[in-house]
Amino acid sequence: MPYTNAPVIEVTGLGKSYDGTPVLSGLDLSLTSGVHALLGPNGAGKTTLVNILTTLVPHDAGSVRVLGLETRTDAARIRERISVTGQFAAVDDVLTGAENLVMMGRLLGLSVRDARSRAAVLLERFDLDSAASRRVVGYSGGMRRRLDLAVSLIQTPEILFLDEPTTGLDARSRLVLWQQIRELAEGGTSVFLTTQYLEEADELADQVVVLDGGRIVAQGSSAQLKARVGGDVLQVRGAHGQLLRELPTDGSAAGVAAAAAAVAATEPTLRVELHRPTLDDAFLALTGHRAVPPDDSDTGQDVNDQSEFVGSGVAS
Ligand SMILES: Nc1ncnc2c1ncn2[C@@H]1O[C@H](COP(=O)(O)OP(=O)(O)OP(=O)(O)O)[C@@H](O)[C@H]1O
Repeated sequence: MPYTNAPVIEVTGLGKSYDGTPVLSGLDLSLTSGVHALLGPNGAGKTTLVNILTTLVPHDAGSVRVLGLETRTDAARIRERISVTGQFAAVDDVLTGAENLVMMGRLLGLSVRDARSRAAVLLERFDLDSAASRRVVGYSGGMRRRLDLAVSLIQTPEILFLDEPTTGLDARSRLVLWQQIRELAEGGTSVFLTTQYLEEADELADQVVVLDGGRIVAQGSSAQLKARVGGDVLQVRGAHGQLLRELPTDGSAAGVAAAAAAVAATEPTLRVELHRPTLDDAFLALTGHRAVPPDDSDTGQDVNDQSEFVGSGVAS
């Protein structure tokens, strides 16, 4: 699919309330092909926006067009051209990984032979070939999520929506998913992903949309968002690494050298470090608070992912 400049997602004046409480207010968004990250803390309205864009939930006000089609009137045609993977894997536990993929292929109209060959390709791509003939009930959380994404790619969608694809995943599954998202994008599929991980938006997205309290508070490339936060900062640290102060610089060699020279003139033994603004800093500057990571991000580990299979219910 060629990239074009026509918007793949176009939202004007979008409003959505639940029980009279506004969840999204006056949202305007125009996105062309590419990888887009919707970044926001818990409860910002990310899932609600994805549900509206994927025609699962109706909106109250404004207009929403996906691939040039109105979500209110063209839901069926939109659904034929997109795929969605939610926060919780929607695969059948009693079937094996391969059976899940073949079943979905058959439901989408592939012959048995084509469904099997597509399943084999996807199992390999998602690093699941060795688990193909095991029941999903014995898969780890990361394996389920990879299978879920594989199922959503039986047919190549024009837009893939991913709602927090890596929340709670172990590092290995996260890297596999990131790699697959990059390859899909290179093949021309647009990706719209929600995330609470600033690193994920930074890694993957051409454009980052920052949502806070149901409103878009910033939009741009991660470099542009970082630039809005200001230049590099020279951190001055004490003997035990503690941060003593921060000196703003313009990031140039001369600017950094001048700031370091000013420290050296009076306190030559202190350490200095150049700190580049991260997306996390950008979030703080744009919203006034830090993005709160998910509870499980302390370890970055899915507890089920200590090993590839959990429990003893693995059958082939
Ligand atoms: N079906 C619903 N009925 C009532 N309130 C809802 C419903 N769905 C979402 N909400 C509320 O809307 C707000 C936004 O929720 P949403 O799930 O869209 O946020 P989010 O950014 O995806 O958060 P998270 O990262 O926790 O998934 C929250 O206050 C939530 O409680």
